[in-house]
Amino acid sequence: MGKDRMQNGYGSGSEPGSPNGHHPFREHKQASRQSSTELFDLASKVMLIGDSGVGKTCLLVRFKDGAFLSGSFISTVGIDFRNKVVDVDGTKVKLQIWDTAGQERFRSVTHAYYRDAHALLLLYDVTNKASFDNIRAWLGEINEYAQEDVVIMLLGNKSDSTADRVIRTEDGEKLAKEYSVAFMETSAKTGMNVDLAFMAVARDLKMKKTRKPTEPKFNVADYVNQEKKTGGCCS
Ligand SMILES: Nc1nc2c(ncn2[C@@H]2O[C@H](COP(=O)(O)OP(=O)(O)OP(=O)(O)O)[C@@H](O)[C@H]2O)c(=O)[nH]1
Repeated sequence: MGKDRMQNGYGSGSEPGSPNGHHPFREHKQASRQSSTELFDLASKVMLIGDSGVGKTCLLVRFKDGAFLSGSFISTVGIDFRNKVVDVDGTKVKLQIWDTAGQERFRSVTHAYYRDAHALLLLYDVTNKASFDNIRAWLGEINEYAQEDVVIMLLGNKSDSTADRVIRTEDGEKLAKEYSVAFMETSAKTGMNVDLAFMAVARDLKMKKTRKPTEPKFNVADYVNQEKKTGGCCS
């Protein structure tokens, strides 16, 4: 991961997707078929964004490896990515997940990657009010740098930390409603709703690519509302 890496983050994956204006999915798909044994039908670029320390790397590690990085916190340097292929009703969707540094000094590096993202997982920490207050600024950056139809999911992470919580679930719900984005609380520690966040993105891509004109549109916010778990327990 880019916790101690240089800012291009190319150390951990086999196919660095650069923000170069080329069609990202096609490039990555071909690269993957050459360099990996895991085949896929569709590919989606997902970015994890939010203040430093909200748990972006931990969320990715939980999803990718099923583990929790506890102990001393090492900030991500620049940007890095990991791939995971998931199955959505028989369709293999490759998620290329970019973990960005939350620290202000890396913003100009990460902005360049927003443009070809299919989905953005925007995290705050339910025990950190500043990280929640900064969500409006993050949404402003998304508005400026991402595609108009990007899927945005607001995630209130560290929901297991009940004693330290300062942001209520209702506050997150209200903000998400105001900006018409999907919302749920997650815990990289227990795993609560972590798979769901990524699977909802994969499902959204599949529906966009395969939905017939006569079928209703897939609404990612409605989907997570139906599927999400609430409270402090497990995934
Ligand atoms: N209790 C609890 N702690 C968490 C959770 N997720 C992350 N943490 C802790 O929060 C700290 C920061 O986590 P990171 O994943 O490194 O945060 P980040 O958002 O990647 O930070 P930057 O790389 O600086 O942007 C670490 O000490 C983690 O152990 C969670 O769900 N619950």
